[in-house]
Amino acid sequence: MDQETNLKRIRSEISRLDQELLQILNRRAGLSLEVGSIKSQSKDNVFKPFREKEVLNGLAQKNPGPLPDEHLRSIYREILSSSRSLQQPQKVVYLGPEGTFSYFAGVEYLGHSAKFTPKNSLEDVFRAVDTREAELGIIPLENSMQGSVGQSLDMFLKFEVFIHAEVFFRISHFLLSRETEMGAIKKIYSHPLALQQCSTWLRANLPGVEVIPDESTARAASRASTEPGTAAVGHQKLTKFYELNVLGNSIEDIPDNWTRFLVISAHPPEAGNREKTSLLFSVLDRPGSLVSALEVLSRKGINMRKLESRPLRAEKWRYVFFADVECDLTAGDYASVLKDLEDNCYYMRVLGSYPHGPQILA
Ligand SMILES: C=C(O[C@@H]1C=C(C(=O)O)C=C[C@H]1O)C(=O)O
Repeated sequence: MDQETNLKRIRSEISRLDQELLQILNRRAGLSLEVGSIKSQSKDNVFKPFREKEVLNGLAQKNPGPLPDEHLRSIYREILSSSRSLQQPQKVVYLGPEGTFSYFAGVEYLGHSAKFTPKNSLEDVFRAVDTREAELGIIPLENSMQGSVGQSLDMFLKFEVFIHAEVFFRISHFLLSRETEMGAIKKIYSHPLALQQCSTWLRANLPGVEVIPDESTARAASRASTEPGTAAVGHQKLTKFYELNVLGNSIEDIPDNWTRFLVISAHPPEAGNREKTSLLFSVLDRPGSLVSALEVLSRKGINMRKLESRPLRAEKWRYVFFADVECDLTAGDYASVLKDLEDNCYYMRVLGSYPHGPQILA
């Protein structure tokens, strides 16, 4: 068989498989709609990250290749995104404008079928979720280099929203500009955290160039697209939004730079065999009270992954702790632990239990 005939045969086989895939995808969508109508009768949550993880891991375990696991997962994230949106349109709010790291983390994790709507502040993101203007919100919680985003923690005190999922998103910065040469750059704009994360590279490669903090990486890119002689630091994909050139690749000082984002909703997630739980608590004002609260957890062999203290803003010089533990504290088996914690605390609130989140490199 000559090459051309062979190619024709392969392409017609691909087209036949595409038709099969189309039928199968529609059968899957039909079943998902059935699940959706059962959920709407029982007012159940549409987004089930634990079930989605089960679906993804089940497929990855049986994947014979040559399709790489990462491709399989990203294809499936879109199938799951469509499935959720068919059950109920999914409005997702994030700290905008379009093109921030929150935006890209949200789109990569929740897929393109959700309707992403930017908000001007983290407070507006929490408010839109709390008032049910949006089904879901995506918020940055902490960065592997710079620690917690204090404002996100504070907003959990102000709004009674719940954590449904976490996702770890690789943060890699690019120097973006309308200019084609570094020599033409007189000013650099970006979010202060992005500028800090790239400070060594910027000092070495653009010494003496004015560095100007901006509200977000996306806004900085928009400025750089209109002001000659300027550059922005941000996500590589901003080149497509604002027709910018890349003048520096992966310019972050520590290459293994990750941000942990949370998916929040106004409804509590269901209990079960989730791997993590986040909680807020404030201890009594007496010696040993923090130790007693922590002992409740350690007696049960519960591993704590994070403990952060924040000012309880309504009452000066009092503090609240934000903790992550490695178990499902909302599961029935832990009812006595929750009760003991409550007894040892001045205030205690479970923010949600959820599966260990995926790491996304995009
Ligand atoms: C179909 C469901 O709803 C959503 C979509 C899923 C899917 O398409 O596999 C899985 C979990 C949910 O986020 C379900 O709950 O089973």
